[in-house]
Amino acid sequence: MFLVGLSGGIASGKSTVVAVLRELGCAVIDADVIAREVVQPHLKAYQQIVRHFGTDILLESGEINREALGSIIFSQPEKRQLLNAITHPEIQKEMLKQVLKYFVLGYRYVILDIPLLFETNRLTKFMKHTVLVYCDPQTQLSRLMKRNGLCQAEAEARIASQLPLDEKRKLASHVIDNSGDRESTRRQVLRLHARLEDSLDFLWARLALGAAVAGLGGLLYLLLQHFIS
Ligand SMILES: CC(C)(COP(=O)(O)OP(=O)(O)OC[C@H]1O[C@@H](n2cnc3c(N)ncnc32)[C@H](O)[C@@H]1O)[C@@H](O)C(=O)NCCC(=O)NCCS
Ligand SMILES: Nc1ncnc2c1ncn2[C@@H]1O[C@H](COP(=O)(O)OP(=O)(O)OP(=O)(O)O)[C@@H](O)[C@H]1O
Repeated sequence: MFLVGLSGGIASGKSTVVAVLRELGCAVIDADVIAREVVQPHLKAYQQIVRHFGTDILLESGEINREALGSIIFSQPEKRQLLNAITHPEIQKEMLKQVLKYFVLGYRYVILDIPLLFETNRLTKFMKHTVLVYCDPQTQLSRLMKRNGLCQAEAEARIASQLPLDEKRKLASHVIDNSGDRESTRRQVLRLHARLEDSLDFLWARLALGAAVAGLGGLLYLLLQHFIS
């Protein structure tokens, strides 16, 4: 089995690309979804967040007010680091569990959608391929402002909290440009999918080669025995 790391910038189109990959039957693990699960009330990360950020970031239901926490961490780098230090170990543990699940289910590869893949670059070494969902800066800004109802300054602060997409694209082994319309993106995803399907899984290839060599050796031995006796 091999891992494919998929990343991008905030609102660059990761979910849009992932939706097509899922439609094609791919196994995808979404770090943003897991990030929501690990901060459910009474879990370890939740308690640590409340201890460090106070009860002002809670909704009446007791759940985390994501909008309030977002306004804090996207404008204060040290608070962002603190939240990352609390949540990332929990997110990574859960991702590993899900990778194992897909391995047991027999998937040949799993796609990990990790927004901060290139920022926390120690994760990239586990990936056979890395895919960047790119879009040009102006498109990213306007899509983010529209989707989240943010003013320009707020949206720029969120974008600035991540490595620029132009830097990330140099680090990725495959780039999907989502600056155009959805149909253009879909065509690029279909090409990526074909490439992944063709991609050789070196572990299985080595095992198959080993089995073939052992089989041939055995056959040669039997033939030699037959002709000698
Ligand atoms: C700050 C929070 C509460 C805002 O929640 P909200 O529902 O508004 O946004 P959501 O979780 O859907 O994230 C949207 C996007 O914001 C960006 N983003 C989220 N967290 C971070 C971060 N710590 N640093 C930089 N960018 C981030 C990512 O591009 C992500 O795809 C939430 O994002 C969070 O808990 N972040 C910390 C965990 C984390 O790093 N998540 C990213 C995936 S590992
Ligand atoms: N090709 C496109 N054309 C027009 N709108 C698009 C296109 N791709 C994505 N969008 C819109 O842009 C916004 C961001 O896209 P999407 O949610 O896929 O990004 P994302 O990278 O998953 O975002 P985040 O990391 O912030 O959760 C959404 O409102 C989506 O509908």
